[in-house]
Amino acid sequence: MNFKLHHRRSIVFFYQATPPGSVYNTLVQKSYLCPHTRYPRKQTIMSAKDHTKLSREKCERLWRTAQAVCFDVDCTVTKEDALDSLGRFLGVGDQVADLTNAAMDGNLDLDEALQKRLDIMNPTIDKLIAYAKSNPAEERLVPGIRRLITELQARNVEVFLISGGFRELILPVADALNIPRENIFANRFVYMASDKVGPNGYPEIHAKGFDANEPTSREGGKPEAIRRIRTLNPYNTIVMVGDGITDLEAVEQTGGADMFVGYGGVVERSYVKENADWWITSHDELTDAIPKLKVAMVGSGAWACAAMQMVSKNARETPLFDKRVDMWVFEEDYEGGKLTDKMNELKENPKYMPGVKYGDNVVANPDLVDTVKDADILIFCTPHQFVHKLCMQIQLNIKDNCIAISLIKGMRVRHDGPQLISTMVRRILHMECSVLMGANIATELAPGTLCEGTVASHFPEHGTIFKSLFDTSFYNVNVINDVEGAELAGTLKNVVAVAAGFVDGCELGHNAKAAVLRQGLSEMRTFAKRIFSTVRDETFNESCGMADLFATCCGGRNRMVSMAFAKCKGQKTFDQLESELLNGQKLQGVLTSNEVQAVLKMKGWEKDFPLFTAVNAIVQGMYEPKDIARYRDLAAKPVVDETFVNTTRRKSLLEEKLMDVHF
Ligand SMILES: NC(=O)c1ccc[n+]([C@@H]2O[C@H](COP(=O)([O-])OP(=O)(O)OC[C@H]3O[C@@H](n4cnc5c(N)ncnc54)[C@H](O)[C@@H]3O)[C@@H](O)[C@H]2O)c1
Ligand SMILES: O=P(O)(O)OC[C@H](O)CO
Repeated sequence: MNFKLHHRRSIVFFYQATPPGSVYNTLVQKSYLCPHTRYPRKQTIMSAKDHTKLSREKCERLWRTAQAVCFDVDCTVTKEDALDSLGRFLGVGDQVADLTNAAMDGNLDLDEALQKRLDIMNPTIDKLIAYAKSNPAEERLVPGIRRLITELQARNVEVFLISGGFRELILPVADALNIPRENIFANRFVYMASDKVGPNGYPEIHAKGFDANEPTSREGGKPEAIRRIRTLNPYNTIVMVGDGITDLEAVEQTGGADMFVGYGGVVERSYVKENADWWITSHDELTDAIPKLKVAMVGSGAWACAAMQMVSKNARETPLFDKRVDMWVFEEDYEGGKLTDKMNELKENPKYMPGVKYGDNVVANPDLVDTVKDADILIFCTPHQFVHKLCMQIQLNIKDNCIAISLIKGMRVRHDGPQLISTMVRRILHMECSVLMGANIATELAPGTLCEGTVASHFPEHGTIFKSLFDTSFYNVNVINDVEGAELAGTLKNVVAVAAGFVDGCELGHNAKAAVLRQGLSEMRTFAKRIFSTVRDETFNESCGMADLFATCCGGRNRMVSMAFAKCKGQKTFDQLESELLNGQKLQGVLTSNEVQAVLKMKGWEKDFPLFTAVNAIVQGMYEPKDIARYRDLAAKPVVDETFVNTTRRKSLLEEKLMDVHF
């Protein structure tokens, strides 16, 4: 036989050199096409299992824990059978629809129904393209399906399409629903050139048959596809949703789905309805049965309360989340009562963020364990020195599958180097932890203003969830995957902010400030990349990088307190200034400078980081704040100004400070 076989993506072209009939027959014999081969109805079934209809309670439990959901496409995801609609487009609608119904009701073998419909339609590629263009995927979707699939994907439930229809007609639907193309199991057309020459001068190409190697071309194809999914993924629970008898088959074979949801929103088939584990007529029933994600915040300081404005708004308005948000409060006395009570009365934190209403759906709670125990999402936002102790307290009270995000700028120094707060959460609580960093001065954040943040997540699906939680019209979130880069950028900028405060306090001018920012950014990036080789330069172009550096060096607390320190010429310590100026808020820059310096010393890198080293020498009282102007000399050759040292040297040595700082 003289023919050439070319694979072009999913399309197989046969360029014939012999009469079409004989090529066709040969292909049939070789089983490339199977127009008239009837598989005995049970031939492809690997092993039938008894499937007892599940109770509604069991169904809802399985639905809540499903790791993958497989949808039939025609009349489940889309409003009608694509071959019926194609048949109508080609003027043979009734004949095609009769065959479709016969197959869906179980009265005609699938492969036979497929081939008969193709024989009737005999579509050319041009007609298929014209059909696809005149039937945009968006208009073919059934009500509620987009919301259902979006909600499943947001919860990290993998969505598959398993269809007895054709891949070419399904691809636009998958794309419209953000379902990866590799998650489609469907039939493929086999194309063949005819004798007729088309308008372009080439032989007309027809969809003549289908690839019999696709499991969906025969009975038992849907459970077979699910078995294949299981071999590639360790899913415990897989749910099949569909309208036809071939979908119901998914639960009737070993290795198939664990539950079958029958969908009667387009066509109601009585056999399917009677035997489905769960019968629905609207996808909203499934969406409403997805558990809402419960959010809790650990922390209630300035940034915690400011960021709560976004969180509470999104929890109220996004169906993904439970409306109630819990917030843990480090209890204090406040105006003769308890701060927590006052917060629950005012829906604001009158001590740390007065005047900022964070939302009526937020409940302040002084009991840490009670706050976190039911949470699916934990937000950590306290000064960094308290996180270790807090994590130890809740170690045994975290719900399975809970995920976390840290808004904390800071780190801890261990004997082997720095430990990021996200790493600490991951290690102590055995949960994945993303970060949210950015140019975010808490007191400025409010609806109507412009503010940006960077979510960094190792897992894209977590990034999606956190974007849904924090992104608002007044807080724009960009998601990246460089967690370490983002977190270190947010942490290290606090040291540069201290330098900026010295510059401003000593009135060294804009040129000096710009020089400090430039050198600071360079040292931030170098430090981060030396500690984690995965850190990317681009991260420093995000809000968590140079934007945060700029904001904090212009208007942050670290800059403000360092400026006051420089202005008072050694009359007050940082501790005194912190309590005088910040009303209980915590200064992170001085502590972080000590921590960074401990790492530089440990690694022998002090001379490579002259700005960081100079800032720490000034913080430690070895130099005056004005000496920031000669930071290169300071780092190269330590010179001690005795007068300054005597009046401002802090009581504790660096090493002592670091030992007891992480309570
Ligand atoms: N404030 C900002 O503008 C801002 C912006 C972005 C990021 N951040 C970062 O967010 C994190 C939290 O900062 P913040 O501004 O919300 O807090 P904050 O500086 O207002 O800190 C005060 C909070 O710490 C609590 N606290 C005091 N002692 C405690 C203890 N022993 N244990 C636990 N908690 C205690 C207080 O009750 C209060 O809630 C920090 O890492 C900070 O760098 C702050
Ligand atoms: O006020 P600072 O200096 O703690 O900085 C606040 C934020 O981190 C700025 O993004």
